Amino acid sequence: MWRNCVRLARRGLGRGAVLRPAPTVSRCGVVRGLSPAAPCSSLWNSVTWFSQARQLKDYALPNSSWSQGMMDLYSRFLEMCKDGTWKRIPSYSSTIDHIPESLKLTAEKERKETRLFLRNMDLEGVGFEYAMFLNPAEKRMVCLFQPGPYLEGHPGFAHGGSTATIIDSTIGGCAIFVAGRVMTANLSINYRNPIPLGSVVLVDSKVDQIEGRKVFLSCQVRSIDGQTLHAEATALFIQLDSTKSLQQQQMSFQ
Ligand SMILES: CCCCCCCC/C=C\CCCCCCCC(=O)SCCNC(=O)CCNC(=O)[C@H](O)C(C)(C)COP(=O)(O)OP(=O)(O)OC[C@H]1O[C@@H](n2cnc3c(N)ncnc32)[C@H](O)[C@@H]1OP(=O)(O)O
Repeated sequence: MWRNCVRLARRGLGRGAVLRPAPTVSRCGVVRGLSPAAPCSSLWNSVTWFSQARQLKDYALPNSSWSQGMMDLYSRFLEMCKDGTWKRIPSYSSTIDHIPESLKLTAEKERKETRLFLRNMDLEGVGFEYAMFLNPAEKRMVCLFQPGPYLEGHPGFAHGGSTATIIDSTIGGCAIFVAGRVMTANLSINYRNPIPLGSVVLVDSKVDQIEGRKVFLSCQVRSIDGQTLHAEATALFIQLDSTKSLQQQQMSFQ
């Protein structure tokens, strides 16, 4: 099934939409109809969440805007999910949708018309095309990223703010895995080589140290052949009180 989808996807790349059997999401978030994905981790193994997930569009699945390089890298990581070392992370249009129903605060249960910044464009391929994979044992999150033409900074290259966004989200996803609700306190980026629009890069982040509520992480952004270092970053995330919403916490700051 997966091979058919890849062949269909390859044929469809650049020549309009590709008709593919719509993948379905099983109870534990395993995408059926695309590939033998990884068994789910306990973090995701909340039935409530997965039954809700069935109605959510997972944006981290291949679409006709993905280049051959993006498809190949995705297949490589999907292959590494088979023994459970890596887990594919679903990606929905709003941050709240990533939180299992059972872990949502009351204020978060009512859906609002907000969009995750990275998923704020409706057209495939023009903005952030990405898929994240988590390695729980290594406390490592990687993100396959293909910047679209609407992320331009210098002509033909990704805006530095779009690179900061994909780094913040990848590192943030990694921090969430080890510390739950977190916020970025500090993000420091060195830009080494510009990222051409339409190219594919690997954002590779890991947790370096945890001190109380402080989670220290680092990240490199490299070309898929590993030869070009585009950016490297360090970050500090602070764990939030998971029983209070951000608004409640801000009130306590005042
Ligand atoms: C399996 C996982 C799947 C995951 C889900 C799916 C994947 C991805 C899905 C969807 C993407 C989601 C992406 C999430 C990531 C996005 C994150 C953002 O963009 S966050 C927005 C930007 N950040 C802010 O707006 C924060 C604003 N700042 C604050 O709110 C506060 O300053 C806060 C909470 C950061 C800290 O405030 P306090 O009052 O709670 O804590 P205090 O006491 O001030 O600091 C605690 C300790 O940290 C140090 N600290 C704080 N800020 C520091 C800084 N900037 N530099 C150095 N140290 C700092 C302090 O010195 C203190 O250290 P001492 O305990 O005394 O040793």
